[in-house]
Amino acid sequence: MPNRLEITDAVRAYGPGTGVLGASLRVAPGEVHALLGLNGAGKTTLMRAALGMVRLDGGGVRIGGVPVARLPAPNWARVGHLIDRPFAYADLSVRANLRVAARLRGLPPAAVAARVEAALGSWSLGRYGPVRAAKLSKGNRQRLGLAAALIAGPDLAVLDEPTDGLDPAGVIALREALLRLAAGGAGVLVSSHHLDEVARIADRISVMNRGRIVGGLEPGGADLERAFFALVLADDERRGEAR
Ligand SMILES: Nc1ncnc2c1ncn2[C@@H]1O[C@H](COP(=O)(O)OP(=O)(O)OP(=O)(O)O)[C@@H](O)[C@H]1O
Repeated sequence: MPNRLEITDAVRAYGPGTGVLGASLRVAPGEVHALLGLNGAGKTTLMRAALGMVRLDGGGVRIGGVPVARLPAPNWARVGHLIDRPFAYADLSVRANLRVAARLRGLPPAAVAARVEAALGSWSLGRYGPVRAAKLSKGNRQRLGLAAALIAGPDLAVLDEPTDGLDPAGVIALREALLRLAAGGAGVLVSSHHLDEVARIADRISVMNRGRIVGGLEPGGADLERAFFALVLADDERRGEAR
């Protein structure tokens, strides 16, 4: 089976030392791959590139083996993503937003109601079902965005800082959702600027610094923080010397 996502030598430069400057990574079926980096490392730009949202200056992206520029619509329906702010129709209720998300992702009409109720349950949004999205707290908006992105059980999920704004219960709901997805064969790429819960459940952790993947961390390894900063610092020193 092809990789769920394959990024090869991606370049999207926004200036000297800024943007994505040659990054490669793969997400295999059944794998949770965490992308860690400090603010400005290039994680969001790389994830946008993975989703065809920014044009690359060099390199390429394949989703399920197909170049992203040629990915047909039904394959896009099998990709769930949350980049930047969670998307929701402000004037629709939480339940209606989830219905729309399910239909947009190609779920058959007969399956929608049950899937929406299941999502409301797993993200503890049941009591907010009739509430307009505009009225939600930041954390619940994030839950809604995640529930919508993942409602159809995508083959590939690309989530940028998904723990942002989540309380501990939300983080646990996210962990369960990601593990469930991966257990079903999906690939998950998830970014974070700190070593949160998501990095701890990852099968693979890549560290990004100043536009490049500079190494990996042992998932579940002791003292991830120390190992992370050691990689970043070593890269900074190497590049400092190269200047
Ligand atoms: N459209 C753009 N135009 C110019 N510069 C940009 C643009 N998008 C991103 N950048 C710059 O590229 C660098 C990488 O940004 P990016 O958002 O990809 O990093 P990040 O690792 O996601 O950081 P954060 O954790 O802060 O979101 C930053 O210096 C940012 O200012």
